[in-house]
Amino acid sequence: MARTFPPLEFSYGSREAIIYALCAGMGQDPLDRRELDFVYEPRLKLLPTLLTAAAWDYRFIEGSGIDEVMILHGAQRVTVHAPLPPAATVVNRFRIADIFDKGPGRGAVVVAETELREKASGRLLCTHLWTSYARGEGGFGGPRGLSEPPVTVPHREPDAVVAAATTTSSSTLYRLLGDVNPLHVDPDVAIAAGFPRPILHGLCTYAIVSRAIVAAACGYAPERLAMLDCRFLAPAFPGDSIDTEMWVDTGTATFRATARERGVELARGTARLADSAPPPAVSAAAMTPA
Ligand SMILES: CCCCCCC[C@@H](O)CC(=O)SCCNC(=O)CCNC(=O)[C@H](O)C(C)(C)COP(=O)(O)OP(=O)(O)OC[C@H]1O[C@@H](n2cnc3c(N)ncnc32)[C@H](O)[C@@H]1OP(=O)(O)O
Repeated sequence: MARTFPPLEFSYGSREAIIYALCAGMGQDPLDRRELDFVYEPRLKLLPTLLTAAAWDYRFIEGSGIDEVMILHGAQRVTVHAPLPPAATVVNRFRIADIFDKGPGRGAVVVAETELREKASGRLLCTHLWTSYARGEGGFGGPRGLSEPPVTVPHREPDAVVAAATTTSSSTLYRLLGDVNPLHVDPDVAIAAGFPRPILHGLCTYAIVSRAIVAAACGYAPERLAMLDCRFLAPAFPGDSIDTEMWVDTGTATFRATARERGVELARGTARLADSAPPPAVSAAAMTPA
């Protein structure tokens, strides 16, 4: 907890923004002009969660004693403070906020907070909360922390469903943005971690949810997404079709992402929307790429 980490710097521009939007499932329908805005330079819009891709930081694992093969991404929250510039160098300050002990034979939950500022202006762009779940590392004698179940979704039909087709090479594409964890591409590492094959980056699922919320709850206005909080419930595999169902209310959206073919719930969470008036819900059929 007392360990300090020197700030990290990274730069991004349209290339990173477009790869991120492609990983999020955008641009799959070549006739959809609203999505073209996120994958085509002349009128580029940026997904507000883009910086999660380059800002990953595993330095805390080195020397911690945690078996890095066994660590999974448990949850992610991005709070947006300012719209992302089209290109920037960003300074990322990282600290460990909490470590919880879920008991012998269970996991350790490591919560890290990062603050991301534009280098040139010093302006705070966003804060990220990263929750990692280190399987098998419980029982070290730390506090258990609150028992925080995932959010529940309303008992009614969703207001919108957004489909994203991942491909068997989605992880290979996503890692070009910075997160080179071999768990997502190397079958031997995946098997050592207890999976039959490489799993998708949690943050790629997060990108997919982010795109779904921006599309259907924000009417493709990325500046309306103020906060996105997502809990990862089960691993996604590259090639899964991921459906994000959402329930939109004034200023908020609750969502659930499911791997359609396997019928497995992958993630759940909430988004805060900047405007009070939600846009009209988009029907599932209208949002599902042909
Ligand atoms: C700084 C950034 C570092 C990022 C490191 C990650 C690097 C990435 O490259 C790796 C990835 O992307 S991995 C892919 C994405 N993530 C996943 O696929 C994980 C999916 N989730 C799971 O498998 C299980 O929920 C699982 C395994 C997470 C938990 O399942 P169970 O073992 O069944 O545990 P469960 O019984 O549900 O809970 C045990 C106790 O832990 C608490 N808890 C679980 N998930 C939590 C979470 N996300 N946040 C906070 N607390 C959490 C539970 O509440 C429970 O606590 P208690 O017993 O006190 O109630």
